[in-house]
This record gives sequence, structure tokens and C-alpha cells, in this order.
Amino acid sequence: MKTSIAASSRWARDRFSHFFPSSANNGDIGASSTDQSSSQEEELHHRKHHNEENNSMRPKKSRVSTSTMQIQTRQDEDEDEDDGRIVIKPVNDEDDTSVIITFNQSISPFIITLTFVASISGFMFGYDTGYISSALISINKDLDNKVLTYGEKEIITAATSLGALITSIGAGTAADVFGRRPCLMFSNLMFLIGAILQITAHRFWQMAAGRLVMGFGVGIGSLISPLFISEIAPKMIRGRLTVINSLWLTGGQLIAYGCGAGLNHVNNGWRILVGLSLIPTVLQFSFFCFLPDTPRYYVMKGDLERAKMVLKRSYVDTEDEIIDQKVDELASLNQSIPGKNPIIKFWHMVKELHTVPSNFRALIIGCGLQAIQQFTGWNSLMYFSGTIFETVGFKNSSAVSIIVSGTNFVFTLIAFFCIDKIGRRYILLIGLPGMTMALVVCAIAFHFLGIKFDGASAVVASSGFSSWGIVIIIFIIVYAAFYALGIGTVPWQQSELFPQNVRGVGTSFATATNWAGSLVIASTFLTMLQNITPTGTFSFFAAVACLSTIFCYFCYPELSGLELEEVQTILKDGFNIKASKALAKKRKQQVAQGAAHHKLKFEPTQEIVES
Ligand SMILES: O[C@H]1[C@H](O)[C@@H](O)[C@H](O)[C@@H](O)[C@H]1O
Repeated sequence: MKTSIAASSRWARDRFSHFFPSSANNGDIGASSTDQSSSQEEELHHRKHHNEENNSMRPKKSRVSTSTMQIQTRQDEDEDEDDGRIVIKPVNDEDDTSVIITFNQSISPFIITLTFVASISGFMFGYDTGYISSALISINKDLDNKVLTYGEKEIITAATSLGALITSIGAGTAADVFGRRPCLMFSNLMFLIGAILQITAHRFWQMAAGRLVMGFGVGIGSLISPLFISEIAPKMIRGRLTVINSLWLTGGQLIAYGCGAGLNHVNNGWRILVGLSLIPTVLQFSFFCFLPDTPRYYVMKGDLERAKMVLKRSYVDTEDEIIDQKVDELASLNQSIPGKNPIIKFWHMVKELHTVPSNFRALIIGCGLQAIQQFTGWNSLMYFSGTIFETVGFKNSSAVSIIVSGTNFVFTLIAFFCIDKIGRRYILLIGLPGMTMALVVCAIAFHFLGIKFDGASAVVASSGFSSWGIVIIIFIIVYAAFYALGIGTVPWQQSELFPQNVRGVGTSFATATNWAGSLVIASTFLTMLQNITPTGTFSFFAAVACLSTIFCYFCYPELSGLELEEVQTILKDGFNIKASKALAKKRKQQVAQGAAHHKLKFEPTQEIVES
């Protein structure tokens, strides 16, 4: 076995040395064979032959070996790594030979279509959580012939978050059992029923029930849409494609505020506002009648033919043989969780999620980021910004909400361009300190502004424009910008943290954390303002943002450019921040060099560990 390991390592190094420009033999992509197709054929032949040889020798239980081929590389540029040497070793591998096949990173119209159709769920998430503040103003006496009490308004608002929390817990398992696409189509039905209940409501409870049912749809969509996108995306732009969902989300909120402002004074305008939400729902449902599920879901179900079919449509210029190998590989990495019925399966998955160290680390990161997103106060600020802006002379709170949610949208767009290039980790480490700084400035400004909360309304010491008020406005916008750039967007990349067998349940827990956090913060914000003052409240959010920076610094590895299957090896024996940064950097170099030579059809994917 030992000899075979050494031989395999040598084989792997020889075969793929040209993909590792910084490796010991100084292989250079440009210096390797120029005949792309013949080298590929040869490669495939060797791989097949080699795999056959090794399959028979493979031990039953997979363990990543640590005494593997020692390709040592000096790390330059990055100060964290410049004193370190790194060892490159194969991933998911008990015998040092397996490689993860990856494709050219070009994006096809088919992938774009799937991404846009899936991310309509993001739009509905944003629109449905966004329209309610304007709707509550224009509902006036339309329900039960009386003005809604403050408590009733809270119930109508919170019902959607509660509905989302309930379905998000089971949506991941449902996605594994029934498929991602059927679940999204089911969420469309929830949106439809929820909207119809609201449009036709003349009673408070019917309206609240409609919001709850709509929330069921939001919970499912908020989880499955990013999951769907991350499973179909080419790795180098997976972050970017997933941000499209966030773009639709924040765009949906912006449009909801815009439409809300326009319909505020229209009789029954709120019914139109709710009715508009039917358009995206119907569109998504219709498109999905003609589109497939993700290849990884088909592999989970053992339907390898359909997985191949979807991959072929996604990577049009890739040879069938490579597609076949990719599907075989996904199948061999797919260890499905036992359990006859969904409840037993769910239980097994929960156990697997908590007992396998890499899964548990993924869970800490996934839930941690979602909790940070909510407990740094963004959603309460969205509601509260209207009141704050009024204190400095702006009377139109809808216009103010548009400015704040517009900033959220614009900076999500900037995140779209940065997330794969700069990396998720760096934009988080820029965003969170930026938020901390902005929140501290707001807390100080509130102290000098002398604002007090009496019941649900704010009492300000001096009315009209005040310089501290202007400081607050500016820094709330700065806060919105840093929020959208990092923590508003990155947590929704959660699917990439979990391996296939627990991806559903892992993303469920992370999404449920988001909705639970949103419920808690929305329902305690006013109480906080009253009891610990705005300065105390903003200081609390600043402290959470500051601690979160430390959490991300130590626990959030760089995952941009890594295959979904590679992430677990990074999390196997720690958070491996340095190793993840080195691997992400290597992947980017490989792709850049491969693209320059138009020849990177598949590459060995290897783990880099610190030595
Ligand atoms: O990522 C989104 C986005 O930042 C929204 O603006 C916010 O309302 C949601 O709660 C959050 O999950």
C-alpha cells in the first residue's frame, strides 16, 4: 500500500505537474503540451486506468492522509503566509490519487437562465418583507372598519418572519427528499395563496393569516434559491451568481418601497401593492415547468443520466467523457444519509451535522454569520430610519426608506463584483469594522441629539435640522453601505459550507437562525430604544459588530474559487484560515493561467495544508 501511495503520488504529480506552476518541479501551464484534445484524451485514459487500479486497493473508510506528496511552495505577497511552507495534497482521498474534475469557467446561457429564474425567490423575499411598512400606512380603516392598533400592526409584520422561520426548519430536508425545483414551485403556491388571502382581506385575522402563509413561501425560497444557484454555478463565479439572489432581494425591497411611496395615498393602494407580488410568483412557477433540478440533486437521487444531461447543457463545450467522469465523481463523493422516511432521515442528518467535526464547523460558521447579520441591527434600522430622518427635518419617511434601501441595493451590486475577486473573507473583514465605526458614530451623535422614546414615538430635544441629526443620517447610510457589502450578502453563500449529505439540513438551520434573529430584533428594538436609550442600542449593535469581526477573523476561511466538495477538507481539522487563503489563491492562479492558454478543461483539485 505504501509503495502504491508513493507511486500514485508520483503519477499524480507527473500527470498534473503542469497545473501547478509553483510546485517543486516548477511546472508551467504554458510549457506543457500544446495539443489540448490529445493531452486530454491521454489524461482521461490514464485516469481511467489508474482509477481502476486503485479502486480495488481503496480502503473502505475514507481518511485524508497527512503524509502525502510534499510539494512545498514559498508563499510570497501575503504577509500571513510569507514565513510558511505549504504542502499540497490531494483532496477527498485515501490513496493520494483522486482528483476533483472541474470545468472551464465559462458561463452558458443555460446557467444564466437557471440563476435568474431561481433568484426570483430572492425578489419575492425582498418585495414581501419590504412592502408591509407602506401597506400598513395605507390600510387605514380597511380591516375590521377600524384603525389598526400598534400590536395588530406588529402581528401583521411579524407573521411573515414567523412563517419563514417555521418552513425554513424543514425546507432543507424537503429539498433533499423532493428536490430543489419542486420545493421552489411549492413556495410559489404559498406566495399565491398568501397574496390572495391578503388582497381579499376585510378582517384583521385574514390579513395576518395571508402574511403567515406568504411567510411559508419566503422561508422556503430564502433557503432554496441560494442553494440551487450554488449547486449549478461554476466554482469561480459561484459567489457572484449567489449574490444575484441578494441583488434581487435588495432590489425587491427597493421596488417595494418605491411602489409603496407611489401608492400610499391611493384608495386600496395596499391591495395593488400585494397584487403586484403575484407577477414574479407566476413567472417563476411557469419557468420552472420547463427547467430541470440541479445535477447534484439528481446525483443524490441516483439519477445519473439526468445529472449528465443538466451538466451537458450547462457546459456546452465540454466533452461527454469529462462530463461522465464528473458525474461519477459526484456520485462517489455522495454518501447519502440512511433513513426510510423524511423524519428519520432528518434525525440522522442532524446527528451527522453535529458529530462530524467539519460539518459542525460549517454549522458554526453558517449560523454564526446569519445571527451576526440580524443582531447587528440592519432590519430594525430600515424601519427606524424614517423616524430618525424626521427628527432632522425630512417629513417623507417613504423617501427616506428609499434612500437607505437604495444604498443597500447599490452596495450589494458592488459586492457582486468583489465577492469572488476580493473574496468573501476580505469583504467581511472590511464590512464589519466599517459597520462598527458607523454605529459608534451614530451612538455618540444620538447622545448629543438628546432623543428620547416615549411609547412608539421619538421625542427630540430640539426640532428641525441639527448637525448631530445630519451626522446620524450620513452614518446610517455609511452603515448601510458596509452592511450590504459584507454581512448583508455573504451569509447567503451558506450552501457552500456543507457537504451534499447534510447541505439541506445545514442550510435549514442557518436560515432558521436568520429568521429567528429577525423576529427577535424586530420585536425587541423599540423596547431597547425605550429601556437602554438609542445610544445604548447603537452601542449594543456596535459591540456585536466588533465581536463579529473577531469571529470572522478566526473562523471564516476563504472559500472563493473552491469546489463545493473541497470546502470540507478545509474544515476537517480546524478553520484552517491560512490554508484556505492559499488554496483560493492557487485556484485563481490556475484558472487565470488556464484561461490564458485556453486549455484548462479539467484539473486536479488538491488541498493545501499548513506544515
Ligand atoms: O440579506 C438580506 C438583506 O440584507 C435584506 O436587506 C435584509 O432585510 C434581510 O434580512 C437580509 O437577510
